[in-house]
Amino acid sequence: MLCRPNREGDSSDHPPPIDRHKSYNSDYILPSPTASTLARVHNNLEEMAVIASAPGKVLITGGYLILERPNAGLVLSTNAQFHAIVKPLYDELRPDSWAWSWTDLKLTSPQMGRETMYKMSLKHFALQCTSSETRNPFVEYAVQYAVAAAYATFDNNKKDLLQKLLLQGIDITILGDNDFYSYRNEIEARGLPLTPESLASLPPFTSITFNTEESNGQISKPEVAKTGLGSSAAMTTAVVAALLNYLGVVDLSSYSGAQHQENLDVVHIIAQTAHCMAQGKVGSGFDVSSAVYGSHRYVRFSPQVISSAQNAIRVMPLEEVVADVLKGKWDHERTKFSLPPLMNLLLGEPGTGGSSTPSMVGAVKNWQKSDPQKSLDTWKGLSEANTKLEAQFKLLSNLAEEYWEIYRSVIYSCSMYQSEKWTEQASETISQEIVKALFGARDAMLNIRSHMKFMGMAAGIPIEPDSQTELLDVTMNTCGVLLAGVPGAGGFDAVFAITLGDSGNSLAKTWSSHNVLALLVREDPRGVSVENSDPRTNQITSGISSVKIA
Ligand SMILES: Nc1ncnc2c1ncn2[C@@H]1O[C@H](COP(=O)(O)OP(=O)(O)OP(=O)(O)O)[C@@H](O)[C@H]1O
Ligand SMILES: C[C@@](O)(CCOP(=O)(O)O)CC(=O)O
Repeated sequence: MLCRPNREGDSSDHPPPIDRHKSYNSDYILPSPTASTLARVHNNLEEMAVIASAPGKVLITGGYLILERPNAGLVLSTNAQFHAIVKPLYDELRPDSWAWSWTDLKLTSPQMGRETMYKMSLKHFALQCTSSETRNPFVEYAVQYAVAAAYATFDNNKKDLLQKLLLQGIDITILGDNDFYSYRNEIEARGLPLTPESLASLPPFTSITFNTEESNGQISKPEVAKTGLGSSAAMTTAVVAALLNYLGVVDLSSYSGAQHQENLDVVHIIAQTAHCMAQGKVGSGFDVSSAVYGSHRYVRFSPQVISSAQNAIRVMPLEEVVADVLKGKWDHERTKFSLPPLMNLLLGEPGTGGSSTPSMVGAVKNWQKSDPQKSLDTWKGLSEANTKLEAQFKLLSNLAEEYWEIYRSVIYSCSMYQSEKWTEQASETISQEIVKALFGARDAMLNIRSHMKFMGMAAGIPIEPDSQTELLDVTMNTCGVLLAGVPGAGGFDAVFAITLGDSGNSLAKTWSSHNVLALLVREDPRGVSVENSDPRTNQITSGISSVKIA
């Protein structure tokens, strides 16, 4: 429950009213500044802003299976990012604010045309909406857990500074890159062709299209027309990272070393916990993990580490729960994984408005209960195919490293042909080995697709519905396409393709002729980071330069 009524024992039992027109003069004398951001109370609001960005993801193998340890999934992070800008709401503290136990929180989402005001208790971190009925549970939990993490980790001296910083109010702005959303309707309304160039002509952070269609089947459409890149995880991670950095719990500005890894781990734990709380379920967590760490091979954490927090929250103060979660046994695995050289990730949006993952997972779980033997066989087959695809990628990466010139030449030759002509491109042993590995990867993907499709039919949900099967078959028969599939849980989200060399442009044309929009998004292995400037001021030309496909 987020908007809890005031509890007994909270000294200011009613949150003080916000007076946005009042100028707050302060006679506070601050302790001498420390390296921490906490010491920056009273500075210019813009100078105090912390901006963090976290990437969206594409799960290329491991959908559903990844929910159970020790099954692994390959997740690629992308250059589509959520950005969170955190700064104080007021430039000075009010003289009487030391007695307050509530502060103000303003949450702005310009793309959704939403602005929400909250009061936040500084005792138990409960949030009360004071201005609007539209809620954002992901951000609400992110704020509560990040602030609780600061209280849980700071000594008393730092807690005093923290309190002062929080009493300046928190102003959070959230922005999601266009790639997270479907702009097909806008493109059609503007009479533009369904091409990446048209997408690139949209201004950054264009307003989001809401799904209006009523669902008549079991699978409901999400609130916004999205592409399936994991908006909630990227958004939660960006907010947690920006806030933890703003409050001085972590310093994400140096990008290497053990300390940076430790900081990322703290961001991960808080973002993952907040995300699960907001979703009301414990998913596999690959989306939060890739939003924090970037592309990797992921094995999930044991769900108990979160479920014990979910239980404890009823009886323990949030600060203590968060302290325990931070000390918990996080046993997820993340190992290095990236696409072999000269291979690219492309996404094609078929225009069906996305799918709701939780209801798909529920249907698969019901099927597992109702037909344990068949579902076990399917999972075994899927797991083998996933492992085989991973092995072929690894083999191709090794071949690239060992025989770079031959590898480069084979990949570029194959990139110009449909797969049926690839064997002709290999004349000697090493090239033949490379082409064999390409076919190995294709076969593994075909196997994955057939098991996923079967699972969907058996569970009564559209994991690889016929319309996507048709699209994926066309895609896999296009020049230079290594493989294609439905990412993650499947459904009607954008499909992915892995292309060779510069063949992405020809795939974008093929997709366009099938009424499928090639998105601008690409793989970018980087995870969460802090930025130097507001993304609205530095993205004017980025859409244009990213039109180049391959
Ligand atoms: N720019 C934005 N500002 C604020 N909230 C946003 C913004 N974009 C999306 N949201 C909110 O983020 C949430 C996304 O959650 P949802 O469950 O739909 O996505 P998801 O599970 O992460 O999906 P997917 O993996 O398919 O992208 C929704 O509540 C949506 O309203
Ligand atoms: C079905 C599942 O394995 C993957 C969901 O992936 P996506 O949100 O559709 O990208 C669920 C999960 O891993 O939490």
